[in-house]
Amino acid sequence: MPLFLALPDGSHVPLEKPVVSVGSDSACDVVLREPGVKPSHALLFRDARGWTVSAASKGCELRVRNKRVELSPLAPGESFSVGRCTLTLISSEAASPVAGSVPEGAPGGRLVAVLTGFASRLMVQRPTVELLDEVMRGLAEVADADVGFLVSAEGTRRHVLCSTGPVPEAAVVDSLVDQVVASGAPVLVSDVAADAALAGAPSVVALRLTSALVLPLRGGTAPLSAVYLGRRVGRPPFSPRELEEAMALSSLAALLLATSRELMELRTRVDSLTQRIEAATFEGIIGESPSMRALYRQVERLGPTSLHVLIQGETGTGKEEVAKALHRRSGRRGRLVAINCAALPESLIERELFGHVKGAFSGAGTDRPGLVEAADGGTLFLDEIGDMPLSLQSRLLRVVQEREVTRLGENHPRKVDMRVVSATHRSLEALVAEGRFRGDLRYRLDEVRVEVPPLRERGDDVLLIAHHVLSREGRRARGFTQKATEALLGHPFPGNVRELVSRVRRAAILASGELIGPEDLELGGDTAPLVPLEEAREAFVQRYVREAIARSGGSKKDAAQALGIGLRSIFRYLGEDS
Ligand SMILES: Nc1ncnc2c1ncn2[C@@H]1O[C@H](COP(=O)(O)OP(=O)(O)OP(=O)(O)O)[C@@H](O)[C@H]1O
Repeated sequence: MPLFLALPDGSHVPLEKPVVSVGSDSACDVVLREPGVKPSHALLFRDARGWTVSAASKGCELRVRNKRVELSPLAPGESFSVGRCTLTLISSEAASPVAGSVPEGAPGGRLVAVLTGFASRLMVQRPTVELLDEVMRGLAEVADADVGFLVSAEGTRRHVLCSTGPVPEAAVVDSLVDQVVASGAPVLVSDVAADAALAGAPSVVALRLTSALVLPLRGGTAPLSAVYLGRRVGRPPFSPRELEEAMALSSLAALLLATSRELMELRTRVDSLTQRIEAATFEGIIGESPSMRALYRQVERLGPTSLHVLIQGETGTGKEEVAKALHRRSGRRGRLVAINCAALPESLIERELFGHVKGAFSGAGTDRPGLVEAADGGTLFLDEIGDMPLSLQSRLLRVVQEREVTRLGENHPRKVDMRVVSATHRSLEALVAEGRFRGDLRYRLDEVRVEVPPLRERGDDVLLIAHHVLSREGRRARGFTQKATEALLGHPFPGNVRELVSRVRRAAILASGELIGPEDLELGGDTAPLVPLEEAREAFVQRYVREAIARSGGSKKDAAQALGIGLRSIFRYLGEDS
């Protein structure tokens, strides 16, 4: 909301600049030619906490709430007096500014040039110490100072962080610096000779200054450090205008420093995550949860054996990645050859898998080996094995059992040495029970089983995978907000890793900021509505009973026994009549 300063003559001055000077001198922003008002009497300045009024020097009488003060915060509606004039801070949007009361706020060409160069230098990622040096030099440049240094004001010890030249110790342990650190307000000493108290300040003496400008450089709301700028004999004193420009620059610098610090922290977090991801990667699979570590151990153990492996897991959990890992760990010289049984029509699967000779069917112009032969010496990966057409299963059984394949249109078998790894998100036992899968083939393919856990059971692995995808795909975005992290950890991911990868990929490409939020991931607002507990419990029980039946090879009786309930209860839970 725009704020104004209401003057004794009833006019309103808009507070558009970070520092507004009040005094009888015509160089001031608010000129009050009244008895008791000194040439430079008070300064109004804005920082992260709002507006503050400060006496320009010790002899300037300033009153707030009828008490004499040197410095006081001002809320909208509050007044202060300089000499006999009372001025009020007002937030009325109806206040009509008096044109020309405040000199045009547009900074001069020099300030614009310095600001632009300064901002672009600061935006380059560098250690904070180097950025502080840039800030101090930029301020000295904009104020055209002979001397400039930055004093750390954190804790009680003061020390120079950077400077334009040598700084005597006396200038650091200084009353002006203390005053700025304690008040958070800038101090302008336009003419040392005119103020005996200031003329004796250790810094002024040690640096042989005629004019000094000390500004707070804030990080967040606490004063972080003080910027000391000075001019020597022969130079004009600092003006309120230069104070104003330096304050504008220091506010910008504080903002850039805070951003730079956040980025450095983010980079440190990303570096440590990158190291964690490296340590948590097994054959390209990312995860350090106990269930994934157990899976890696199993792959390591089974890899070199000749056992046929069935990989079971929900869709998108990474079954194909596990198949690749098993092949890499097998030490087999041949290739990994994959076929997705759900993606092809029956006739094509047959030709692809077993191959054919010339003339075996219309369009078979040449002899062609199938994928089984291509996998000789390697691994045949049968993805979505549950969708293998029943009519082809006996042919596949012969391949697995006899280790030989006969091309379509041929009648002499060829020997093959391959290991079969199959994957499914369905229960082969249930398919066998339903008569849609051969029991003997299932036993052959399922010599050992590897279960890939759903993503929602892998804890922080979600974050490791998300960061990995972001570092691979991210353009501007480098991390996730706290809310996005929580949303990722709370989302059930029915599509598992595939869903996570695609959400992060999309967000990484489309996000405009440094950090990805829950809305970029399309998480948060679109989760399923909560249902009453009783309803959720019933849905869970029904799902669990169905799973138990599937795992008992389709036998409701066995499932009832395993669950410790009667057969009637099974029917009741399923909502069927017994
Ligand atoms: N642990 C992991 N770390 C990193 N990326 C992974 C991980 N697991 C899976 N992915 C990636 O997720 C995607 C899906 O994985 P994959 O295709 O192996 O799943 P699937 O279980 O075989 O899926 P489907 O059931 O649909 O066949 C792929 O892009 C894969 O690279």
